[in-house]
Amino acid sequence: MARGSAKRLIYLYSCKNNSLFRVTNFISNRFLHHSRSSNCIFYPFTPSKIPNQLQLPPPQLTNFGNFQSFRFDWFCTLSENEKLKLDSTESVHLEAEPNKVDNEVGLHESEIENIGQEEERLHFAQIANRDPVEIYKELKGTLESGRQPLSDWDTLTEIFRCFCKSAWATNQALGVYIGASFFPTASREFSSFFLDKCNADLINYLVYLGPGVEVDKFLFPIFVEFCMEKFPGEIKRFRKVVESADMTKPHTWFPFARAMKRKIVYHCGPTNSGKTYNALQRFMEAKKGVYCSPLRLLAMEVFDKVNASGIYCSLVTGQEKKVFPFSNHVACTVEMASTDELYDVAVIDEIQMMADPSRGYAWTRALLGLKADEIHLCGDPSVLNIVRRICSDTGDELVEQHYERFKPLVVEAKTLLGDLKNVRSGDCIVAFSRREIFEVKLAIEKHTSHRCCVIYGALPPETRRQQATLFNNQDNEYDVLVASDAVGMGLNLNIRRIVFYNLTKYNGDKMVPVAASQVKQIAGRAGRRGSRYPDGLTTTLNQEDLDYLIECLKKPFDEVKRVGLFPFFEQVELFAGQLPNMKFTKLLERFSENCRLDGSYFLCQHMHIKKIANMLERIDGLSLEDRFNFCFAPVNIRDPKAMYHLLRFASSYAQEVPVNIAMGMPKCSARNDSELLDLETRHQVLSMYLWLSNHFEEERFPFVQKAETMAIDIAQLLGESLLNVSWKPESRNARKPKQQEKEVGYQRPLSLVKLRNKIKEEKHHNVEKETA
Ligand SMILES: Nc1ncnc2c1ncn2[C@@H]1O[C@H](COP(=O)(O)OP(=O)(O)OP(=O)(O)O)[C@@H](O)[C@H]1O
Ligand SMILES: [Mg+2]
Repeated sequence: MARGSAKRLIYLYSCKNNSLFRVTNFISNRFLHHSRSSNCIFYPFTPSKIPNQLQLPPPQLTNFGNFQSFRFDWFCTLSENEKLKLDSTESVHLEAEPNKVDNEVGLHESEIENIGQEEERLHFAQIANRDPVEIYKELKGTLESGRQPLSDWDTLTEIFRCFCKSAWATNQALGVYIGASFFPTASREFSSFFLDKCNADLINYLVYLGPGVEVDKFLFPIFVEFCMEKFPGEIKRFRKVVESADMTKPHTWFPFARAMKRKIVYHCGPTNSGKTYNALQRFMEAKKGVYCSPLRLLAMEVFDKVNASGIYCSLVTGQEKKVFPFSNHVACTVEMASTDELYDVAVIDEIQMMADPSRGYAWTRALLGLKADEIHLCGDPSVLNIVRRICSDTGDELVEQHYERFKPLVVEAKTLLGDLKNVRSGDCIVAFSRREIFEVKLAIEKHTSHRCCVIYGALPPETRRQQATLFNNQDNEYDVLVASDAVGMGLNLNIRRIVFYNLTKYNGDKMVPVAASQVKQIAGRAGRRGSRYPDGLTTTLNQEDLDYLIECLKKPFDEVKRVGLFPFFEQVELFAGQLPNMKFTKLLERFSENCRLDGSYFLCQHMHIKKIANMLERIDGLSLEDRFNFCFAPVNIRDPKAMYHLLRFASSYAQEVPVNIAMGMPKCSARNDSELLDLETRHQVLSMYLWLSNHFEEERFPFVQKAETMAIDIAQLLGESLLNVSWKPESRNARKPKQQEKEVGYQRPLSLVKLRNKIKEEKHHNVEKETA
């Protein structure tokens, strides 16, 4: 190798025999120039961050012999275009010869770095290119380092202080199974070792580099050699932890489904294009079928429709099981879909929900695990590419059927001019909070002759259905619907026009614009084929929101790059085995830190689960499996009353006493908003009781029948209450208003334009403040 040319060391980590190798040859050197800035190292993988591009196609994998997982930092430095190019035209050609050390990596002429002429730089370049194993051996063999000037000493201390805190090094260390929690200890010990032993040459070089990434990259391989020798037990233990949180290759979790040759039919298209209709035709023709719905309400709708057509169909949701003895068809919520049963045809509706940050895992599980000869997916095109990828992993045949809307959706440019008096029969006003929904209902009923039905998330499906029916039927005065985004999925309503009250939504932290995909989904409720209004219209209340609506409707569907996953209990249990005595909440945290996923998947958000797990920590006597299952109970974690009841249910369960409902029935429908909120909560608690009875031993929940009756009665009371609403809505978590909220009372959230302007103004203000 030419003197002065850059030399790089490439490390691969063998997962099989737990050792580190250097790579001898690069067949394709051109990959290297992307890493010019780095000194030498590439490490295998970081458990939670394996980018897409590292999924090597199977034939190339064989080139790697023992090596199973890789991380190449330089991939991250490529631009999107370059990544694509690499993906499509090149695979990574590496050859590694275990145990044969040859650290010289030849570079292409054009990539030879001009190290410079100065003596000092050449000398330092030689040090930079030294074999870290040799350096480590040399350090080990040294009894004591020479004396260093005080100024150098300060720099060295700073260098090692930075190394111990380096996010880059912490991250890289994961690749060789030095966990983030152990890294500070390991790096501190390494610092003492190094400073005790290093010679003048090394010191000069480190001081020349100064604290920073470059020095971290020089030290890191020496640090690895040190750790391999010093902490083999810790590395082995962490490796086991990481391996037990391995969520790569989720298609292998379902060996029975993999043994089948499944045909996947993707019904791909916009809203109101007949996707679900066509999939349901196949479902009804099949000898045995399952329909997986995103919502209880939609499962109920299919259950009714299929039974009405003369085909026996059962209903299974988390809360209820209506099983007909001779039925071969079942409509269920996607979470309840059985991956044990064999079906001829399965339908997974709203497949784009695979990308949902919290619930996505349920769709992914259904797609990977359903044992059906034919699986029909209905959804927009956003997950088409990822489904193609998954099918090539699973070996299933994929057939794509593309759809167009029956009739185009027309945007009304006039808007409602900010005045709810302009609503008309068949309108559905969409607002994004319960409070706004009632404000709108009250305003419309006060200022016009229209009456309004309401649909929002906290209402039981039975009440939502009753409200939908009231709105759909023509023989009553309820001709306007006021709804939240709960109306957005799959439902067929007699809506002529969707009017967006606003296009901003509270995301739990601040007001943000509603996502374009959601706007499309909601607007798509207008003008359904077969409804009273087959020509769909959409508009906004305020003129200033119209542009955003148009922008959203025009926008093509974004391609989803990753879909959700969540571990099964068995995986969490395996992981827990590596970390005995750890509290469940902590365990979940550690799992999410250490789990390995490949590029097509993300770990679903589990705030909800963590919050329940945290609350249940104070209960003794629950097994790990019980805790895990309780965490999925359908409860509004922001409703303290509902959370209290969940805690009570879990306590009784842990004490092995029959779980009581311990909640009375209100005598009449709600007379004010707090009574309405109370009814909503009571229904939720009953729904939770029923859910628990379906997910735990039923005999521990002996009041199922009573809970069912109460739930029906409360849904009825809620329906009656909604007809009489004439009061101002309250917030569920009644609390003292914050200072700025005090005197203004309720205000309609800012329109999008106003919101944008406000953000701009604030930014401008902050800049001014900073520059002042
Ligand atoms: N071939 C058909 N014959 C009669 N009615 C149909 C036909 N195709 C669809 N429909 C009706 O058109 C309406 C919309 O169809 P469908 O629910 O299948 O749309 P979709 O594409 O699934 O929409 P979304 O994305 O909103 O779920 C439904 O009421 C459905 O019954
Ligand atoms: Mg549909």
